[in-house]
Amino acid sequence: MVGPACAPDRPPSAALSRSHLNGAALPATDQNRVSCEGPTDLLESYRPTSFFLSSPRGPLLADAPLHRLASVDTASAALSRASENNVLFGALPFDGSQPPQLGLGAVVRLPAPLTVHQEIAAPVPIGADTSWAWEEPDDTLYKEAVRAVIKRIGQGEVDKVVLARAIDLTADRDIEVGDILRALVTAEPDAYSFAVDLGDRTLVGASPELLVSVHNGRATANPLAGSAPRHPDPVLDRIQATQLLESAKDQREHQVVVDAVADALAPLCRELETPARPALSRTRTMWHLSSRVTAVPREGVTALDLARALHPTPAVCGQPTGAARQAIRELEASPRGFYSGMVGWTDTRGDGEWVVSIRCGEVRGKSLRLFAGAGIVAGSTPEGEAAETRAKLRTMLLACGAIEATS
Ligand SMILES: C=C(O[C@H]1C=CC=C(C(=O)O)[C@@H]1O)C(=O)O
Repeated sequence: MVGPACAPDRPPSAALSRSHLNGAALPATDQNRVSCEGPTDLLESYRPTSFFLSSPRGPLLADAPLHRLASVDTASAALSRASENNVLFGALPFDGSQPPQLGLGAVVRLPAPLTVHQEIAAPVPIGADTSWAWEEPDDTLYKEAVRAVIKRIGQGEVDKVVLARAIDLTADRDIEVGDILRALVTAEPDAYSFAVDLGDRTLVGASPELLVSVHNGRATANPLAGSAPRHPDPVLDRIQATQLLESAKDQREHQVVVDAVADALAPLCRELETPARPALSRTRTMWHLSSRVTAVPREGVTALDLARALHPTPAVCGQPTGAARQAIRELEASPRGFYSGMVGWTDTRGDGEWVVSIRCGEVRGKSLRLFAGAGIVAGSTPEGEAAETRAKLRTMLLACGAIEATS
């Protein structure tokens, strides 16, 4: 069970729909899906063993402990035998070096975006009383790896590689994942904030990137690639965005991902539509080039089927996939674990949402390992990519209070 505040399949309280759902009444059709009682919100029901994912469509919370299932096929088979209100939820790592973390059971889903109470939201970072020890990322090794990728691109071995780096932080007390989650939901209301119990550690983050969702018979993927850091000055911020939109290098980096997404969806879908050119999307720390790809899944194709066909897109791996994977194995200093995998859920109808697990970290006791990567293509520079990954790390550094918004 999720806890005293929320339980599936009973009508939601008026207090919840007014205070926590942006003042919007819950749609009548979804009223049997969730019940929350008392002056609390879904985040307050989060426990270290829970699975949580916020989304523009509404948050999902599950409290069944996740099981290490031998394979996603086992999990899919279990879902196909499950009763109607069951949902398969969890996380898949970047590669097969670790088993997936998946659970199956009843969940609480709210049918509108979560907004955190203003009075709760005000102090965004977690405990001002937590102090962090961490070393500023050393760019030297990362730049060396970027140079090695640029060389491989020049030699025609690969077109694009997403190269990641990690930094380690230590808190002076056990880290409260719920606090980081609340800070992320508050600071990144348009992102997919998540926390997944991995057994010995917890994956927590706020991804801006929807790998794929299926809803009302339509699939949507929202690949992001091509980035620029936000600027605190609004005029300079706009200039950064405009330059990104016009950058030939970033357009190339983006198009590689859109083409791969379309190719992966095509055999499983009909009526595939891709935009002619990318739009801009933003997080608190980054601008991105963004494309919304839509399609109609063929009969029997689930959100999880589509997510597996898509993963890893060149937004986290590269192109061609095999050569990019090889470069990642050889050149990255830290194993990725669940960073750049996927987090999400699929229900018995095949609906679901899977997001790319980026802008995240793994919490273990007092330790937090954060990850960020950047797509390297012809025209990339070691300095530019090092700066981009530093900027991406700020999402999590801000959320845990290790840096301040003005720094
Ligand atoms: C791999 C990451 O971002 C991806 C998503 C958006 C933009 C990206 C880029 O511009 O390189 C990356 O492909 C990350 O944040 O760790």
